[in-house]
Amino acid sequence: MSGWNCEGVTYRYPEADRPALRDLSVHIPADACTAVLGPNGSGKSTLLRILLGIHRPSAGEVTFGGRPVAAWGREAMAREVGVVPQGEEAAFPLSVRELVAMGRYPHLGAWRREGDADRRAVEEAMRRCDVSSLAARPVSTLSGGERQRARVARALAQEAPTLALDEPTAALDIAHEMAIFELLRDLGHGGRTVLLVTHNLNLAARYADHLILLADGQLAASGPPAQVLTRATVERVYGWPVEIAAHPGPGPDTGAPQVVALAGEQCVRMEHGAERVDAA
Ligand SMILES: Nc1ncnc2c1ncn2[C@@H]1O[C@H](COP(=O)(O)OP(=O)(O)OP(=O)(O)O)[C@@H](O)[C@H]1O
Repeated sequence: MSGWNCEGVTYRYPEADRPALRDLSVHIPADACTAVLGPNGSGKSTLLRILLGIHRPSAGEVTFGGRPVAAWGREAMAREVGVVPQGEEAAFPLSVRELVAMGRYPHLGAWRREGDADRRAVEEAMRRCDVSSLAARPVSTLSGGERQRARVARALAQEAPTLALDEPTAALDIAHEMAIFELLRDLGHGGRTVLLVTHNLNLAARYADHLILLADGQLAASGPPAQVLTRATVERVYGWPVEIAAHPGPGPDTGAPQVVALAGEQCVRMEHGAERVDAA
């Protein structure tokens, strides 16, 4: 499996007057954890949908595992990639266990009933996302963060070789957010391909092997965290003054770049991002 490859991809939503992605070329390596970063509206979710074949680019090529994404059937793609979309409402009432068990559908087909392997995968996914104690609760009664953990558990229960997650930790407290990032890193290092969209620059820098930073539908930078999260690049893309510190450790991520946002008065807004005004 060779991950995803995008060459010169442009995509415009039918109702939009400008493209959401413009001439974008990126590689998402297999067997690693990749985080897609960028300001609101920069095209992160659109990129995810292009990679999953939900949207077809108006120009450019997208391959997954060496084959054009358009050539993957819906079912084959669903078996290969566990997906956590950004926010979704359940169409009908489900318990947490039923929601997580939906991750097994690509294995069950139309007629096969849940077996021991399915039950084990569901229990293990619920345990790793800390929702076992919520198993019998209707999903509609969960808090935002609990629901988010149940959705990640559903993707995990699928045991797909690839995971694609759109802001999987957006509503999570610090402990659950750390646990999900550690889990995603371990899955990447354990031979899965993990792709996530996130606004958490600092956890992405610590736990992802590879970053893709988008700005206005184009690639601003990609590569290992220390190459992407430089002060000049972050200030240009986000239009806000920052310092870059090194994570103090201990742990394997000691030294990872950590973005510290400074006070806004140090930022003079310019047409193309921000310019720093340091105190004399
Ligand atoms: N269905 C749609 N129709 C028209 N324009 C859209 C549609 N969905 C997204 N867009 C536009 O495409 C651009 C990229 O949106 P996208 O959702 O990919 O951004 P994002 O980086 O994921 O943003 P966020 O961080 O806010 O979730 C934005 O300008 C957005 O307004």
